[in-house]
Amino acid sequence: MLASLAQRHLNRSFPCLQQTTRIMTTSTTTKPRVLLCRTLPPQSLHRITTEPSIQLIQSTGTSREEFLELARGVDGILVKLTEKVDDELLDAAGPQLKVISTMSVGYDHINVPACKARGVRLGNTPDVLTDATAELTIGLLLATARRFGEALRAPKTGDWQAWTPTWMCGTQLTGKTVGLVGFGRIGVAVAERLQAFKLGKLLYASPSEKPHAAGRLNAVHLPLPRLLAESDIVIVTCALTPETKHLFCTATFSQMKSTAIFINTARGQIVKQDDLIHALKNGTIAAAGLDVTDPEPLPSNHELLQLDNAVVLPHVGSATIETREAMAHLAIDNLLSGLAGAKMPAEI
Ligand SMILES: O=C(O)C(=O)CO
Repeated sequence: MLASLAQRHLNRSFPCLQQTTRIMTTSTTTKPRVLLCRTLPPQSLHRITTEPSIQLIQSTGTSREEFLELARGVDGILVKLTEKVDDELLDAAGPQLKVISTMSVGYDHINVPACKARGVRLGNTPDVLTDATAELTIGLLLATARRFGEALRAPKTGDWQAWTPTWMCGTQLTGKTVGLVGFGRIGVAVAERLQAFKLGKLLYASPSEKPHAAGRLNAVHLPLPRLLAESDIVIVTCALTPETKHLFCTATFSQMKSTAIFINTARGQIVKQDDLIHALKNGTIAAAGLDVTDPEPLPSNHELLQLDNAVVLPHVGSATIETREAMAHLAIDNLLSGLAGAKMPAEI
């Protein structure tokens, strides 16, 4: 009854929500109200829509205006990395807001100090996406080094030539020096998988040394300029922070080998994209494999997508059904624990 009243109120004051919003509840106002940003994978969606302890509001549109309107008066919000959590959203929600849970390990879309200042608890989803992202990173590295983009196109466009000694030749990983920028969970998981490729050297740059993982993986800590100068392959796995924003720009690309391959599966804004395009066009570096861009989605006529030496994926690092379910379940666990005032499994 209350739910239908609330839905009627929303429909009256915000008619465009009629098609895109569902309030899912069976009972009273004493239950905390939770805003779910759009959808979740099937099992976790079933779990949250049947969770008896909450009153669920689900947005299915992508408009910010709608999201702000739906956030009004809620106690918890489950977001994705696509929703900016800033003062505007926190103001729209109001002072009763207790918890924001993001279905992502990265939280550069969240203004953490603003949430802390209002006593809003935050959860994210580390660990559960490490393997999927590391696997994708290796796949993207191979796709870039062995020119999968061009090779996949050739049979379809009639450009498949008779076998010749040099056609469609790429670069082999054997004996190469790989430099990892960022040596956290995902960087280490990538390094573990790289052990299979008979590399020459494994280098890493990170704010602090990680002697345990580095010792196990035979990885050497170097300052970034030396890592860039020595690496045949540079792989970015660090978080986007004020320190890493636009870390890769003309100055850094020009410290790399002209044969270098650059891989980024972290965040698009770690790279000054125009500088990367310039570096790929003028031969400052050889090729790039990107699972992340700035912006996302990248417009389909974007210059980066015209370059043969750029392999661009649409941010699919964690995109396996197992991992997406695990991320969503962890995000729900964080949300429910935060609402209950209990310890959250992964609190930022
Ligand atoms: O969880 C994250 O931060 C992601 O980028 C998902 O792929």
